[in-house]
Amino acid sequence: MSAVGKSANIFWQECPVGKLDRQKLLKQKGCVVWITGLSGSGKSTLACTLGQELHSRGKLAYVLDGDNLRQGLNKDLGFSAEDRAENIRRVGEVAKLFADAGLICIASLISPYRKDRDSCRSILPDLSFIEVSSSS
Ligand SMILES: Nc1ncnc2c1ncn2[C@@H]1O[C@H](COP(=O)(O)OS(=O)(=O)O)[C@@H](OP(=O)(O)O)[C@H]1O
Ligand SMILES: Nc1ncnc2c1ncn2[C@@H]1O[C@H](COP(=O)(O)OP(=O)(O)O)[C@@H](O)[C@H]1O
Repeated sequence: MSAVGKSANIFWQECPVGKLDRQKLLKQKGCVVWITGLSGSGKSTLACTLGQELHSRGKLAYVLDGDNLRQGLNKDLGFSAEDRAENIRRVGEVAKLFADAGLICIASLISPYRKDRDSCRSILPDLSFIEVSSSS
């Protein structure tokens, strides 16, 4: 944990344009659809199909795929339980920002441990974290 995260001088900054304004503009509510499942179970395929379907209905959606994020934001992480937890925590935080921005964020990660998925659920508003289990 960095020293900045522990600073007593960090305060949440509100902007005049808020979540409700963005919802009105986009005519949709932001949320997170979290797809979990083993490697090869069809997560990415499902995420892309859902993204395509939402797009065709005029809804703004964005896919966060574990494979893609591990090439950038999470390229310092491996596959130990600790690294997977950190991977999922970071994606959860990004997904939270996307949902706050008003997007339907589709996260596709193995996310094998319930406690890590529950941590992501806990940082989002009620009913805005939808968990989908992919199994082949
Ligand atoms: N143990 C191990 N070793 C090497 N590579 C692995 C391992 N586990 C996963 N993968 C590959 O990484 C892809 C992304 O994994 P995730 O970020 O979704 O995993 S996790 O949520 O952090 O558990 C994952 O993508 P998918 O196959 O699409 O699930 C795999 O290609
Ligand atoms: N519903 C399905 N029926 C049959 N094959 C599928 C289905 N969904 C995905 N696949 C195939 O299974 C393989 C793994 O799918 P993928 O979406 O990459 O899984 P994951 O992201 O969980 O690793 C791919 O070859 C894909 O084409």
